[in-house]
Amino acid sequence: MDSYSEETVVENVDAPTYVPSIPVPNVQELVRKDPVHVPERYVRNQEDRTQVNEIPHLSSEIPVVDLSLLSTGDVKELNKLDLACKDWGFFQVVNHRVPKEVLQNMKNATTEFFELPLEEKNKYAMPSDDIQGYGHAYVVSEEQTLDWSDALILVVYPTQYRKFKFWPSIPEGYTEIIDTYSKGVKNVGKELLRSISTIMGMDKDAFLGLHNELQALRMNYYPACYRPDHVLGISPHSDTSTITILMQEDQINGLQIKHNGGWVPVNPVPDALVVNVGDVIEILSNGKYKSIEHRAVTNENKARISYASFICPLDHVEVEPLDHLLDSQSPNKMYKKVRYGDYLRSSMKRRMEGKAHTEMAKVEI
Ligand SMILES: O=C(O)CCC(=O)C(=O)O
Ligand SMILES: [Fe+2]
Repeated sequence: MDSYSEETVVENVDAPTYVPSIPVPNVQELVRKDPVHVPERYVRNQEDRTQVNEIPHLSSEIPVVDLSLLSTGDVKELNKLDLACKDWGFFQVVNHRVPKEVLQNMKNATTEFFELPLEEKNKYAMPSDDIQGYGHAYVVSEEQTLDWSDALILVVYPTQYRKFKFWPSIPEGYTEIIDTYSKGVKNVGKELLRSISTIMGMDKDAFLGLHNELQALRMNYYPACYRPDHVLGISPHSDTSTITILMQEDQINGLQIKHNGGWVPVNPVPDALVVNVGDVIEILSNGKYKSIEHRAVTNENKARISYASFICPLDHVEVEPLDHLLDSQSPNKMYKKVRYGDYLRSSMKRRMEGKAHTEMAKVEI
């Protein structure tokens, strides 16, 4: 990988462009007009149906790590993080120091935004040549089964990449609220990457400066669904990020992760943040840490909103397994060197389909 510094200077100040997505109907509007009908385009085939292969009793085993202990280098907590990244690829973080009020402001303002009339939200509509704004991503064919959700997607860091035309000014103060929340998440990401650097046998600052740089926020709105068993809020996928930090609602379940071949719900822990290992860490660690498939299911009576912050390298960064992590158990690199920007764009050209997009980085055997 490239060299690191605390604040990487972004030479190209033009925000990068991303692969566009085919426009599809607004799901919230669809439900508003006809709450008791699920159009054919959203209906999953039998094996992808929600309740197949769910293992809810494992939920309580998903690790919960204490960031304040990690920050002090607590060995027991670092070991817990190591196991969480190896065995689960997911964990919840408590004592993360993002004030409760910051989390709550973000939830309140975003709920208000999604409740605005469609014309108002469409002032921030995702254009045909970008994935930022209000709309849908990862729709690449008219035939694909669609997700039961709408999203607002923004690049928040580096600040030069911000496109404020997509940042809603209603409700009042929303722009500042997103900024404050994202700053808090950025700090959590920094602390976590220090700990992940440590458990990967590197200097604790090895990740910083690089992975601090690009942070994108995706706010997912999953309307209530008359037949939650027939649809998925978000299709199974792994994240292309280094790590993802997700805030979910305290009362409403939706996120499920793949574990032991089944789907385990991530029950909300109040005020905790859910973190998952992304593809970049899977590649760097030569598969020791796993970027786990996950999905979101919907609810019959309640809408749910989730807030995913993707912390990623900048486009020019080259990612490949770290030599010092090759050992007698896995002496060969399972992934080849990829330029992150190419990896990300290639994933965006396909629909979300489990881990299919990671093939691009796999060494052919
Ligand atoms: O809504 C959730 O809990 C999951 C969202 C997610 O996986 C994503 O936005 O990548
Ligand atoms: Fe995800």
